[in-house]
Amino acid sequence: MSMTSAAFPWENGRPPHLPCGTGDIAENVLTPGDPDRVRLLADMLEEVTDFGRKREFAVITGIYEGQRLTICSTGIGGPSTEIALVELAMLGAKRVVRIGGMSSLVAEYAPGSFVAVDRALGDTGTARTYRAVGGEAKASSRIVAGLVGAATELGLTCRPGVVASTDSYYFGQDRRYRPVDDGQDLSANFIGRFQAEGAIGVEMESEITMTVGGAIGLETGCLLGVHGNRATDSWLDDYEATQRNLLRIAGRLFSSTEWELRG
Ligand SMILES: O=P(O)(O)O[C@H]1O[C@H](CO)[C@@H](O)[C@H]1O
Ligand SMILES: O=c1cc[nH]c(=O)[nH]1
Repeated sequence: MSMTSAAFPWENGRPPHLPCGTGDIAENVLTPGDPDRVRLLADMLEEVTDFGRKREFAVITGIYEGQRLTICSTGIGGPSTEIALVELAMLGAKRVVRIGGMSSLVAEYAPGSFVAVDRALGDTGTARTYRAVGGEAKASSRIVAGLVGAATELGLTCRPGVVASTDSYYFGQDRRYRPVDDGQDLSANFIGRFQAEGAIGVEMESEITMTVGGAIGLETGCLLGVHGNRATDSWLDDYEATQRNLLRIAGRLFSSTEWELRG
C-alpha cells in the first residue's frame, strides 16, 4: 500500500486534482468554468500541450501571440475554483484571468458584449473563508485597464463593472427551482438586491477568483461575456463566438508590448 501526506497530498510535484505537474503551467493563466471550453479554445493557440482532464479540470498550455499561456477550467462555483487556483499558483502561475459567462442585470449590456470586472459583490462560502486570510474581491487595476484596452484594439466593446457572485444558479438567481411551475416563492428577490447594490451582472466565480487569488498572491481579474440579460429576459443560444473573443481579449492583454507582465 503506497501512502502520502494527507495534509499535503502532492506526489512527485503533481497535485491531487489538476492533471499536470512541475513546468507545465505558464505564468499567465485563463480560467473558464467549463472544461469543454478549454478544448474549444485549443485551436487558437500554437504549440499546444494538452494535459488532459481530471474531474472538472481540463488543462492546456500553448503560445498565444508569442506568449506562453495556460488555460485551465475551474468547474462551477467556489470549491473547485479554489482548488484550481491554489494548485495553479503552486505550479508557477502568477496571473489568472477568469474568462466566463454572466447574465447582465441592466438592459444596455446586451448578450455578446463584455465586462472587465473591477469588483465583485457576494458572500459565497469559499470567498468568506479566504477573507479571513486577507483576500478581497477586487481585480488588479492594470488587468482591468488592460482588458478594456485590448478589447478596444480588437474592435470589441468591454466595459469595467461590478458583478455579483452567488453559490446558487436557480433559487439564488431568482429562477424557478421545482420541476412544476407552481407559483414558487421567488420573493427573496436576489436579482433586485444585486441591482440595488450596483451590480451590472451575475455569475458564480468572480468573487472567489479575486478573493482566493488575492490571499494566495496571484494577480487576478475576470473578463465576462454576456450570455444572458435578466433585464430584457434574452439568452444567447450560441456562445462560441463570445468564448473565442474572451480568449482574444485576455490573450491580447498578456501579449501587449505595453504591458510588462510576460511569462
Ligand atoms: O461561463 P462559466 O465560466 O461556466 O460561468 C457561468 O456559467 C455557469 C453557470 O451555468 C457558472 O459557472 C457561471 O459563473
Ligand atoms: O444567468 C447566468 C449566466 C451565466 N452564469 C450564471 O451564473 N448565471
